Amino acid sequence: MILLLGHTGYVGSAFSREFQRRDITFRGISRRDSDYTRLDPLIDLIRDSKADFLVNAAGYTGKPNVDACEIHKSECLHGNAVLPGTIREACEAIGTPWGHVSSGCIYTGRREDGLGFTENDTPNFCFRTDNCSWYSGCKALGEEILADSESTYVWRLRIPFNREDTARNYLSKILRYDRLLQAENSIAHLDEFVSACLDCWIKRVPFGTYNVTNTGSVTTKRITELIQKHLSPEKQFNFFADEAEFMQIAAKTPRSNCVMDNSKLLATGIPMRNVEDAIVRSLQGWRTEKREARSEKREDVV
Ligand SMILES: NC(=O)C1=CN([C@@H]2O[C@H](COP(=O)(O)OP(=O)(O)OC[C@H]3O[C@@H](n4cnc5c(N)ncnc54)[C@H](OP(=O)(O)O)[C@@H]3O)[C@@H](O)[C@H]2O)C=CC1
Ligand SMILES: Cc1cn([C@H]2C[C@H](O)[C@@H](COP(=O)(O)OP(=O)(O)O[C@H]3O[C@@H](C)C(=O)[C@@H](O)[C@H]3O)O2)c(=O)[nH]c1=O
Repeated sequence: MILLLGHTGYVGSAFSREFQRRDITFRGISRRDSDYTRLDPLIDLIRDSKADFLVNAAGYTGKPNVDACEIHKSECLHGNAVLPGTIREACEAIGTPWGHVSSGCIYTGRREDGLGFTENDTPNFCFRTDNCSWYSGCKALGEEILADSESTYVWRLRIPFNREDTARNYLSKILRYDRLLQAENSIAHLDEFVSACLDCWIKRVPFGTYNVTNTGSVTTKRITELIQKHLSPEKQFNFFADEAEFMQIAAKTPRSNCVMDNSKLLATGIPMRNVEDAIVRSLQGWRTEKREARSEKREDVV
């Protein structure tokens, strides 16, 4: 049995769907049912449920985006830095292995040698480098708190997308924003991400940190070309002149745009598609809200 914290959220819902699809017994927990942010109730919850694994998909991201974390600093710090430490303490008290959804947004750019960041690279978009958003700083603190944790997976997600047209989907955002920031990023197909995370546990790959992004990187410009080719030929996109204009007009805090290396995950035998293939399949199977009821098959993954 797997305990899933934060099942009401965007990422947590994707875990729920994946557990259901694979017929895996799980229990989704919301703070409304049980306050898993407090140590003692969490210990009781893990013990009473007899869970053999726990997934933490809870955290504070800010709505509609990370700009909101600049205002809701306390919630962000609690959800992303304190909560992982509480879960660690509870899981260690019971001896329950677990996985934590982190973010690749603790890096910016590429490594000095031009390659993507690996799990061994020290974050360069965090409070220690003093150049980051409040959100990224808190996510990096969360990872520091788990750094020497045994029996823990730290799964780094980045800028999720899939074929479901929703406000949180990166492809939907690109379709809707008035103006776009030209950037290069490693990003992750949400359903592929949760499947890979679950496989880490099912296949008992070694505990540790994994960059769970699709292989390679993609620029905003390239995504707009793919949208024009596969979804919306008439669609026109406007770009900010540069990051300074983006910051002046559309953002309160800098974004992490970065390239990540997922070869540690691939070496375990868990596949991640090439990022362009994953985007194209999502666009080809694109579902707006009205069409969602039609089919539950994940045609953009298989
Ligand atoms: N969405 C994204 O773009 C990315 C998300 N992530 C990470 O994935 C995790 C989940 O994100 P996502 O699903 O998008 O977020 P959502 O806001 O959609 O869901 C998060 C859930 O976490 C629970 N929660 C627990 N503590 C807090 C808190 N202090 N503030 C707010 N919510 C809290 C809530 O569930 P309840 O109250 O029911 O218990 C909430 O529904 C986060 O850790 C985030 O950093 C990483 C990379 C990208
Ligand atoms: C606001 C805005 C953003 N962008 C760009 C900046 C960035 O490259 C990309 C995403 O920025 P947003 O502000 O939409 O989303 P943001 O909240 O920065 O998204 C992040 O959320 C947290 C939870 C994460 O962990 C990240 O992986 C990432 O998904 O879109 C535009 O092009 N135009 C805009 O008007």
